[in-house]
Amino acid sequence: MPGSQRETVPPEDDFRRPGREAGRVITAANLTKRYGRTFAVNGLSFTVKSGRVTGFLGPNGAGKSTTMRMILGLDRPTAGDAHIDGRPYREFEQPLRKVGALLDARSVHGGRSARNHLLCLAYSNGLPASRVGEVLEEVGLASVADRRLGGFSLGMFQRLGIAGALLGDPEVLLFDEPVNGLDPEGIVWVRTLMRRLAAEGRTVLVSSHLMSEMAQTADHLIVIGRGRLLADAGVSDFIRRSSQGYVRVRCADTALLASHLPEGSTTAHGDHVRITGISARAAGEAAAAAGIALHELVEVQPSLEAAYMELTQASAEFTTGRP
Ligand SMILES: Nc1ncnc2c1ncn2[C@@H]1O[C@H](COP(=O)(O)OP(=O)(O)OP(=O)(O)O)[C@@H](O)[C@H]1O
Repeated sequence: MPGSQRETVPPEDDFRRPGREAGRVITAANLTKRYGRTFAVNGLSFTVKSGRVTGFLGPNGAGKSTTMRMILGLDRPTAGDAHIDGRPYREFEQPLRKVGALLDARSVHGGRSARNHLLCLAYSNGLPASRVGEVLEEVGLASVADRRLGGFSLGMFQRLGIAGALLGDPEVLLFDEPVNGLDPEGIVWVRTLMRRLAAEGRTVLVSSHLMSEMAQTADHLIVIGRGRLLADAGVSDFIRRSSQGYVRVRCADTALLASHLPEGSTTAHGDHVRITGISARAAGEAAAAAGIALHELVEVQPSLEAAYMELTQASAEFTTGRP
């Protein structure tokens, strides 16, 4: 992946349960949610596979949270359905053991402590109280575990929400904007955590507006706009398909080179030319056939952000009209 360096985090054995199978998925089939005349989600179909981080992207109001809420049985679809391992969420007796989710991190009882909040979740899902201490430690909240949640910052709420998602050691995890409000250390921590969860074979669906972060975290992307599917592709494929890529060439006579390339494929940019529509290999061979010595020949991939902006421009509902 361009410009990214992934930490290789060894899976922790105590998180692994025997019999965890590959290929467990979240499926959405023609998923639709209408509020009055607005389609929040409109005929959305996709699958989320295990063993990789799937980024869930889309402009404000695209329908990401609504989709996640329907997967978690919190909103009833107007049409279509969402399943986890072939079953609707509400059919799981102890759902936290199967699916962990961070949705709205602040929607917790402010009078409770972090420990009590997690203990309530643990009891209601038949989980051992010992898990509470473990997840508090894991998300870095052990030192404030007995403080009232009313005084927590947004980043602390996010960590608590992630602790709740991890509590049941679930195979499937959904995170709605988990890095919102986190400090740089927290952002790196979330990235490492997501990568580790996927490496352990879990199914991880994470929404975010931070493209640079997604480029480093996700393997696969589902992009939606105005409730509809815009892309379902691997991150590198998604970037490669963007028309924002080009080949950068330097040579002594750029006008001469342009005359040997397809019309309209070159544009001058100071001391170099940009070639679009043909590969670096084809450009190099055309130059060689014409006897032109190249000083530089580089295939420039766009950033995930540029590819995303290109795809979603037409479906952004709330925009200033400026890039
Ligand atoms: N309870 C509701 N009642 C009416 N409209 C709703 C409701 N929930 C969501 N919507 C509308 O559905 C659309 C999708 O909203 P949703 O929150 O799912 O988008 P999102 O992609 O998560 O956006 P953001 O990135 O801003 O969080 C929006 O137009 C929103 O106003």
